[in-house]
Amino acid sequence: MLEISKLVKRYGRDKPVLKELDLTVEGSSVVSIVGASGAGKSTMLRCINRLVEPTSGSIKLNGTELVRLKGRELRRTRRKIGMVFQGFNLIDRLTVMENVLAGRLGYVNLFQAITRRYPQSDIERAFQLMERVGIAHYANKRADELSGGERQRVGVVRALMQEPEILLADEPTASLDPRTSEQIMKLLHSLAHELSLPVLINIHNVAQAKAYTERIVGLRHGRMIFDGAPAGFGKEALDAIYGGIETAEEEITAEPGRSTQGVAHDST
Ligand SMILES: Nc1ncnc2c1ncn2[C@@H]1O[C@H](COP(=O)(O)OP(=O)(O)OP(=O)(O)O)[C@@H](O)[C@H]1O
Repeated sequence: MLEISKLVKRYGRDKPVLKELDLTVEGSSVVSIVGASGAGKSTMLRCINRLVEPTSGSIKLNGTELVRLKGRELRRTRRKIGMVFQGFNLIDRLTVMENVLAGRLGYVNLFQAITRRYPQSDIERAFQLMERVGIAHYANKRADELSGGERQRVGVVRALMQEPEILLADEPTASLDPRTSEQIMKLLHSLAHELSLPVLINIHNVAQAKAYTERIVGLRHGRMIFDGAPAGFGKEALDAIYGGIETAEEEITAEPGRSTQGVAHDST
């Protein structure tokens, strides 16, 4: 279970970007975080895995307070937090298998890491997961020979190799075409349930958030102003989150399977 309470993040002397944010995520639910550019979505995810240092507040993962962890303890806990990135963050010159096994770096010793001698059980798990997401036949291909959707599958498998207790995805579909985006969203949704894993997804596309996640959290200027099921996310929520902010309408409301059809007036 993830329990965020009164989370504040201020960069330098600027105004806080996150203002006493509270969020609890239980079980294997898939939660999308929506909000205009600058609302604080990435900052929130990065506070959870401590890529960004929270200013104050508490973040507990299955009872462990993440905010005060340092050094070795932080490294050990961080491996329980899988992260999927918009730009995939793969090492292009390495093979798919090598990229996937990088997810085990937090578990193997330095010698194993440098010589890339991973335990057989890691290699078996890597194949199982690659098969699950349909990339096992690319195991020996260089990462830069894959399409965007395939590269993101590698990113997902690498994160799962960490045996995470939570998966964070920061705009995982923003670099992909609409159809491939949907496939990745469906995949994240299925994996969450198969592996009993909570998944938090930062996403600009509200229609995809509604279609592929069970709960939507809406941020505006670092405050949560919507938290509920997709069925309750209608025009009112959309206006509250994006009202008065310049955002390309089709970017946030494109329906899955179509590119520009709006759902802004759909209150179901
Ligand atoms: N390292 C940093 N130093 C200073 N300010 C930052 C830093 N990172 C983010 N910010 C600021 O914090 C605010 C929130 O940024 P953040 O990236 O969390 O928003 P976001 O909702 O994820 O936006 P986007 O959808 O564009 O990714 C912005 O005003 C941004 O300029």
